[in-house]
Amino acid sequence: MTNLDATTMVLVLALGNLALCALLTFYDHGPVRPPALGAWALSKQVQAGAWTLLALGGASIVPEALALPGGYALLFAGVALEAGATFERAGRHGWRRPMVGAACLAILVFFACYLIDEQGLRSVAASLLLGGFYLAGAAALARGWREASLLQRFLAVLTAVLALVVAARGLSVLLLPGGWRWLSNDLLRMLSNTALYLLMLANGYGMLLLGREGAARELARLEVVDPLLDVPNRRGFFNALAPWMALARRPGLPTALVVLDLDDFKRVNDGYGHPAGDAVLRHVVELCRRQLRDSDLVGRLAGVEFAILLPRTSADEAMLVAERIRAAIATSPVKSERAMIAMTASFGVTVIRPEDSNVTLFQRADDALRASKAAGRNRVSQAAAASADV
Ligand SMILES: Nc1nc2c(ncn2[C@@H]2O[C@H](COP(=O)(O)OP(=O)(O)OP(=O)(O)O)[C@@H](O)[C@H]2O)c(=O)[nH]1
Repeated sequence: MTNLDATTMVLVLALGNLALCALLTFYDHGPVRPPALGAWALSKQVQAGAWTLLALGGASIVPEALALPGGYALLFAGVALEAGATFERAGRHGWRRPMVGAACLAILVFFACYLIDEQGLRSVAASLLLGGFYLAGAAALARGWREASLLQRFLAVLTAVLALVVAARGLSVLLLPGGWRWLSNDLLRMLSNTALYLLMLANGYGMLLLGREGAARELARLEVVDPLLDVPNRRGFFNALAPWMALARRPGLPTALVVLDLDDFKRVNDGYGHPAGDAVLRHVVELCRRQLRDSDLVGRLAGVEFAILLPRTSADEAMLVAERIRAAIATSPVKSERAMIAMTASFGVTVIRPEDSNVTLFQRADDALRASKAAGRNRVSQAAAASADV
């Protein structure tokens, strides 16, 4: 009965992994091509091959002497690849070498156990090694626990628990060959097979859902962040501005707004090409950041127009900050492939007034910016001061 269960389980794992591979293949060739699932999809293909070979061996279609070592070698390679893919997802890109080493070592250990003792030692090695690889995957999922979503945390815990169940079977065969009370080795074998099945399901659904979650998070981020410069875009900047607009209606230190527009930027694009223009934009943002406090905020309003929010800053202080940034831009040409690209920017400075709306605030700052442009560019102008501005 248990033998039949084990054979059926291997067949179910083979079919399950093959079905997942088919889904991934069609998913990857749909009309909207998702980002390649890469190493993880490959790990599933290798595991599907492994379980299929083991199932064919179990059904005596392929000689067992070939199916068992071949199937397990593929299986270790597949789960090592899967653990590696999970590390890759967690931002650890140096996973390849250690995982290839671990997979080779696992295959060698398994072959050694297989040669020493076909039955007992072999299943001890297989359970411990598989459990170890899945635990590594759980560790990768648990990285960045604080920022991780509930789904990711759940998957980390579930994978760890199931990996321990898989490994426990090997440990029990090794330490308690006769089982322990009601926990017989047959029961542990069944639990271990069920854990492997659940790991296939949990990892399959989990990785696809985590992928969707990541894509949704990136989409939400792109609504408020400029992808080229990684600073808030117009919407993101206005979102960040809102509480400071509200605070301006209460007595206290003012909040200043600086708008800046790069001068004659068309010349850069026309003369050096769009990529060089992009490099100049990144350089300008970096220069701004270096001149600002952590509490200040740079945003990209449109094209080559930027805004800087300076909380708790008077108009005079904001003029000094803007002047510092202007000087930094004017004296830090950007090295491109063909030349050093000199750049200047014009600035408009104002502070938020209690009666301001976004429209009146930016109108005033833009008027000051236009005055800088009209006066010959590469300069800072302050908006006409109201009596309350300090
Ligand atoms: N490389 C690059 N260029 C951009 C980007 N966004 C806008 N531009 C270019 O920036 C230039 C902006 O031109 P304008 O602001 O109208 O004028 P300007 O040439 O800067 O001249 P003034 O503002 O009058 O000093 C246009 O040529 C846009 O194509 C971008 O993301 N990358």
